[in-house]
Amino acid sequence: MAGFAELGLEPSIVSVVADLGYETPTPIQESAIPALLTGRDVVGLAQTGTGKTAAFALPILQKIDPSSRQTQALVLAPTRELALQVCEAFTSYAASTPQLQVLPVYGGQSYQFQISGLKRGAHVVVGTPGRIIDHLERGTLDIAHLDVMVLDEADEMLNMGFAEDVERILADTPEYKQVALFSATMPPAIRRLAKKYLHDPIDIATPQATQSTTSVRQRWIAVSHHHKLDALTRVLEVETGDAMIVFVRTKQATEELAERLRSRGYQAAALNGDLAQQQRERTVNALKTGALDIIVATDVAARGLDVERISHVVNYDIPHDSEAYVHRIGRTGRAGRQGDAILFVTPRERRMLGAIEKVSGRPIEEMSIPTAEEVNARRVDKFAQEITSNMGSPQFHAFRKLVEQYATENDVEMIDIAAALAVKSHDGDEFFISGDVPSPARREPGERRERREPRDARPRDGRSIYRIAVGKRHKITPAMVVGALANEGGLRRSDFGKITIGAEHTLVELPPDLPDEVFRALADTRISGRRIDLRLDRGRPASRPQRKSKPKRS
Ligand SMILES: Nc1ncnc2c1ncn2[C@@H]1O[C@H](COP(=O)(O)OP(=O)(O)OP(=O)(O)O)[C@@H](O)[C@H]1O
Ligand SMILES: [Mg+2]
Repeated sequence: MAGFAELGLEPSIVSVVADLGYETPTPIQESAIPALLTGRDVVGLAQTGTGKTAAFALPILQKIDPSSRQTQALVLAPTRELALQVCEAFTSYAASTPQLQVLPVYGGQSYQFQISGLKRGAHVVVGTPGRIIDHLERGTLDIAHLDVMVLDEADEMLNMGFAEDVERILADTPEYKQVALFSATMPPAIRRLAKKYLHDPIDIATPQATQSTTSVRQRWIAVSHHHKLDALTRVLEVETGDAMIVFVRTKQATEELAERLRSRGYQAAALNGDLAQQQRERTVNALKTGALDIIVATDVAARGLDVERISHVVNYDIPHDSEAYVHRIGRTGRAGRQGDAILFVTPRERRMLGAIEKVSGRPIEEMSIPTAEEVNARRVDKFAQEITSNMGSPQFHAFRKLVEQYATENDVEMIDIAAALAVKSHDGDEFFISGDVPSPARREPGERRERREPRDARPRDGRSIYRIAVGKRHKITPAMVVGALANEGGLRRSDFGKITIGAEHTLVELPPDLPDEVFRALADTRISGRRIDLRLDRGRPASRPQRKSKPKRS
C-alpha cells in the first residue's frame, strides 16, 4: 500500500499526518489526493468515516500560497457543526504552516468576528451556504481569486434546498477553478449539478462507496410507537458502549426525549437547529469530552460529525430515506473502529426496513426488546463491578473500620451491613425490574380494514385543506404526496381527500383534527428528497399550522 508521500504530498504535510497517527492513506485518499494535486475536478464517493476530509484538505493545503492574502479555497458544508469540524481538521493538517489562515464562517456566530477574520486574510474559508452568501452580498468576502471549491456532503446541500445558494456562490467564483464534490451518497440530482459545474471530473468511487459502513453492526427492533421509550431505556441498560447518538424526527422530540432520559438519570442533551449556536457547540463538545453520554438529535447531526466516543447510533424514529440511514449510522464505526446501530421499526414502518436494507447493502439483524431478565442480569453484573471498583477507593479502609465497629457494637453480621449499604447506594430504588415490553403484533390481514371503518364513516365535509410547496420546478404526483405524508404522519390512505397539483403549490384535503404531533411530523416530510413547506390553507386549523417556508439558513 502506498504511503502519503507516494501520493505526491510534500514531506512537511506527510510528517503532520504521521504525527496525527495516520499510518496509511484510506482508499479515497489514495485516489483523490493525486487527482486533486494535478488540478482535476473530482466527484468523490466513499463510505462514512473513511477520511474524505483529509482527501480534499491535504492537496488543497499543499497548493495554497500563504504569502498571498487572497482566499484561495472555499469549502461548503451543510451544517454549522460540520463547517466548524472541517475547519478544525484543516487547521490540524496545516500544523506545519502556522501562517496559513483557515476561517470558519457560519450562521449563529458574530459577523464582527468573521469580518475581522476575513479582513486579516483567510486562505481557506469553510462555511455554510447561507452565511457565505451574506458575506458575498455585504462585500466582506471576495472569492474572485478562488483556486478551488469543495462541496462536502454535496447531496445534502441540495436536499436542504441550498441548490440555488450553491449556484449563486459558484457564480461569484472565477471560471477556471477546481471543483470537488464529496459525500457517502450521490443521488442523481447531484450528478446533474456535477455535469453543469465540473469540468471533465474524475469520478472516484471506492468499493461499496454508497453502502453503509462495514464496521457497524446493524440491528433492528420491532416496537410499537407507544413503547419506544421503554425499549430505549432497556437498550441503554444492556448495551455496553461509550457514547450514543439517538436520532428522532422532530426538534421538539429531541427536547422531550432528552428530558425523559435525564429524568431517568442519563447524561443526555438535545441537539437541533433551533438551539442557539453556542449551545449547539457546547453540546457537541460535551459529548466529545465525556461530560455527556447521549445526544438526542435531528438529522442536523446526521452528516459528517466525527466524534470518536460514539459507539452507538439509535434510530429512534426511522429516517426519511435510506441515504439518511447510511449517514446516521456512519456517526459510529469511524476510522476503522467498530460501532453499533439499532433501528426502531413500528409495524407500519415495516416495509421501509427492506428498502433501507437494500440501500445499506448489508443485512440488518432483528433483535428483541431486552427482557426484564436480561436487564436484571446486567444490573447484577454492574453491582458486582461497583463492589470491586469501590474496594480500591482511598476511603475504603476508613469505612471498613466503621463497619467493623458497627458490627461489634450492634452484634450484626457483616453481610447484613453490606446489604443495608447497597440499599442506600441505590437510593432505595427497586433494583430488579419485572414484566416485559410488549412487542407489537404483526398486523393480521383483516385487522386493518376493521380499524379503519370508524374513520371512513366520518363525513368528508369539514375537512381542512393544506397547502404544500415543494419548490418550483419540482414535479410531484398525487401518489408521491400520499406516499410521503402517509408515511410521515402515520395517516391512512382514506384520510386523504382531493389532491390538486398546481404549478406553485399543491392542495391536499386532510381531516380537520390532525393532532399536533401528526402535524409536526407532516411538516417535516420530504418529497423525493426535498423538505416541503406545509401550511393550512382553509378550514379549521390544526394547532400551529404556520411554518417557515425555507429551512433555516445557517
Ligand atoms: N489515513 C487515515 N488513517 C487513520 N485515520 C484517519 C485517516 N484519515 C482520516 N482519519 C480519521 O478518520 C476519521 C473520519 O474522517 P472523516 O471525518 O474525514 O470521514 P468522512 O469520510 O468525511 O466521513 P463522513 O462521510 O461521515 O463525513 C477522522 O477522525 C480522521 O481523523
Ligand atoms: Mg465528511
